[in-house]
Amino acid sequence: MKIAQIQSRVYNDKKKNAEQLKLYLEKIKSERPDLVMLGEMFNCPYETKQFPLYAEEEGGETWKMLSHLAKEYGIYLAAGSVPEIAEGKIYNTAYVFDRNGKQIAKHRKAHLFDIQVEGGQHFKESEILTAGDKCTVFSTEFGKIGLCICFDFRFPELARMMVLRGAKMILVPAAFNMTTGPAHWDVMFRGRAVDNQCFVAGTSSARDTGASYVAWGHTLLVSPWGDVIEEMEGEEGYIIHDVDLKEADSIRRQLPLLSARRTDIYQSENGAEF
Ligand SMILES: O=C(O)CCC(=O)C(=O)O
Repeated sequence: MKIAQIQSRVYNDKKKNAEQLKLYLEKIKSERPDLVMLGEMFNCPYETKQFPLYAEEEGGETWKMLSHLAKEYGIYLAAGSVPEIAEGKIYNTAYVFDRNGKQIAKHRKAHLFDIQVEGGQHFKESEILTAGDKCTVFSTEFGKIGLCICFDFRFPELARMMVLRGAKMILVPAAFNMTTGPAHWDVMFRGRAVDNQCFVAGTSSARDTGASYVAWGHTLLVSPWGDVIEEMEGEEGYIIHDVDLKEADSIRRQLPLLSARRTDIYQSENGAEF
């Protein structure tokens, strides 16, 4: 499976973000990607007050454009995330379209990003956003793929659940920042890949030092062995790689971690499983 990860800039103008996406798809089409992945909030500045202004319903203008592009280019399009409005609530939502433009997955960010790092990054998504409540895995001809959004990936339980549901790769549209990026981005992606023996793809927007939230960038792809296949820095651009999801099975056979789990002892004192 050839996966392309686009680390694009986020403009204030939704149309400009759409135009930019089309230019990238045109640019990479000769490399024949199977799956193209975008970053978190790829068409909306990452600021809580902007989310309601950019939000659209499922099936809205942006959704239609994404579905159309997936079909036009014959690709799976894991379209980063966008602000979604449904019944008056706003979600941080990731859609995936198949090669015919049909929506095959939808993940609403389940863990909202509320942090206050002393002397560093502050953010409170829960001021505006409602959390989703699902673990998301979808099927392709290459194998099953899990999907979550940025802060979701900090919770190993969710990644493990996707893997228990068959995921051989996990896609994470994300936007770490200049505080938590250098501290945790690489170790988190490599750690999840090693624990779950699966590919992980983290795709960020490009770094814009003029933005109110400065993204770390560092779009990366990690193998089931924990090797960083490629990692960008903050620049605009893309990476593209051929991966064989069967490699996850091979690593799981050679180093049988998932089958050696002792779920009988993974309980807290009151008996609750985690
Ligand atoms: O977990 C982090 O450090 C960053 C998370 C984030 O930026 C997000 O969830 O959007």
